[in-house]
Amino acid sequence: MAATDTAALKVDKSAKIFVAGHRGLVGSAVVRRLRSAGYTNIILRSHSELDLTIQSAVKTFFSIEKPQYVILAAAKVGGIHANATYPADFITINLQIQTNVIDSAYRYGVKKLVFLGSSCIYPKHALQPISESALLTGPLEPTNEWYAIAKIAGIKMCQAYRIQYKWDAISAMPTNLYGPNDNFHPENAHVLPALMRRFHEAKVSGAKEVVVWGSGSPLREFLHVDDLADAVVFLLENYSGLGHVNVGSGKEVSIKELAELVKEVVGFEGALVWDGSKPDGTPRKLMDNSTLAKLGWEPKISLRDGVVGTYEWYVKYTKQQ
Ligand SMILES: NC(=O)C1=CN([C@@H]2O[C@H](COP(=O)(O)OP(=O)(O)OC[C@H]3O[C@@H](n4cnc5c(N)ncnc54)[C@H](OP(=O)(O)O)[C@@H]3O)[C@@H](O)[C@H]2O)C=CC1
Ligand SMILES: C[C@H]1O[C@H](OP(=O)(O)OP(=O)(O)OC[C@H]2O[C@@H](n3cnc4c(=O)[nH]c(N)nc43)[C@H](O)[C@@H]2O)[C@@H](O)[C@@H](O)C1=O
Repeated sequence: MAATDTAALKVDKSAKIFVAGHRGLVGSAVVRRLRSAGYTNIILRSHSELDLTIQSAVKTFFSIEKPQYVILAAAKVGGIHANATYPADFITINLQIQTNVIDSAYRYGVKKLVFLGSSCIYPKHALQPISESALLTGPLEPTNEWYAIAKIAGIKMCQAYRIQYKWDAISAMPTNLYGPNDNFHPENAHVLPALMRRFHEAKVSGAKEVVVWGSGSPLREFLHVDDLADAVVFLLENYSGLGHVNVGSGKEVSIKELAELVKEVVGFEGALVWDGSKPDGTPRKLMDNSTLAKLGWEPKISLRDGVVGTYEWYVKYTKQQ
C-alpha cells in the first residue's frame, strides 16, 4: 500500500497479522488487544519456533506465511543493569531482529508494519517533556546507548523504506512499561517488576529490609502494557506517517515514590535501603505525548490500579515465589 501521512487505514479484521514476540510483556498484550478488537487471524511463532536473528529463517517464514500486517514486539529487552552489562547483545540482537523482519516484511508483501522503539532513544538531557523532534539532538544515556542506537536504526529503517519504496512502516516509542507477563528477573528486569518480586519475597521470608538501587531521585513515566497495546492497535488502524510517535502516560514519579507504592501494594512492612553504588541512569524521561493525543488516543489505567493488577497477576501466575 502507498504510504501517506494521513490517517485511517481500514484493517480487515480477518487479515493475517503476525505479532512477533507474543510471549513477552508487549506482544502478549497486543495479542489480547487484537483479539478483543475482533481480529481473528493472528499468527504467532515462539522464539524456539522462529529465531528472528536468522535472516534465512525469517525470509522462509514470510515467503510461506505472507502476513498482511506485522507488529514487531520481539527484541532483546532489559533494565538498566542488563543494558549496561550486555551491550553487544543489546545492539547486535536488536539490529538483527529488526533488520530481518522489516526487510522481509517489505519484500514479501506486508501492507503495514508497526515497529516498537523506546523512550531511551532520546538524548540523556533532552528538554522535558520530550517531543519526537528531540531525536538525535544530543548524547545518549551511556547505560543504554547500545540498545538506543539499535532502536534509532529501526526508526530510520522504517522511514527509509517509507521514502524509497512508499511502504507503510510506522514507529511507536513507548515509555517505561509494566504489567502481566513482565520479566521479574532479580538483576536483569526493569525497576517495577524487580521491586515487586523483591518486596514479595521479603514479605514471604519475613526480611526486615529491601535494597533499592541508586538514589531514588530519578523520575520515570510508567504506562500499563494494556494501554500501550491499545495505542499500538490504534496506530495500526489510524496512523500512517513518517514520524515516530511517543506513547506515554504523561505522568511521572520518582523511583522513591514508585518503591513506596510497590511496597504498599505488596504489603511489605520493612525498610528500604538505597544502594548508591548502582546507576541512576537518565535523571528524567517524561515524554510529550501530544502527537498521539491529537490523533485521539489517551491512556486509561492509573499507576496504582496497574500495580495492584500486576501484583495480583504475579501472585497467581509466577512460579518464582
Ligand atoms: N518493557 C518495557 O518497559 C519497554 C519495552 N519497549 C519495547 O517493546 C518491545 C517488547 O518489549 P517487551 O515485551 O518488554 O520484551 P520481552 O522481553 O517481554 O519480550 C520480548 C519477546 O521477544 C522475543 N524474542 C527475543 N529474541 C528473539 C529472537 N531472536 N527470535 C524470536 N523472538 C525473540 C522473546 O522471546 P524469548 O523470551 O523466548 O527470548 C519475547 O517473547 C521491544 O521492542 C521493546 O524495546 C519499549 C519501551 C519500554
Ligand atoms: C525502558 C527503559 O529501561 C531502561 O532504562 P531505565 O528507565 O533506567 O530502567 P530501569 O527500570 O532498569 O531503572 C529505572 C530506575 O530505577 C532504579 N532502580 C531501583 N531499583 C532497581 C532495581 O531493582 N532494578 C532496576 N532495573 N532498576 C532499579 C534504577 O537505578 C533506575 O534509576 C533501559 O533499559 C532503557 O533501554 C529502556 O528503554
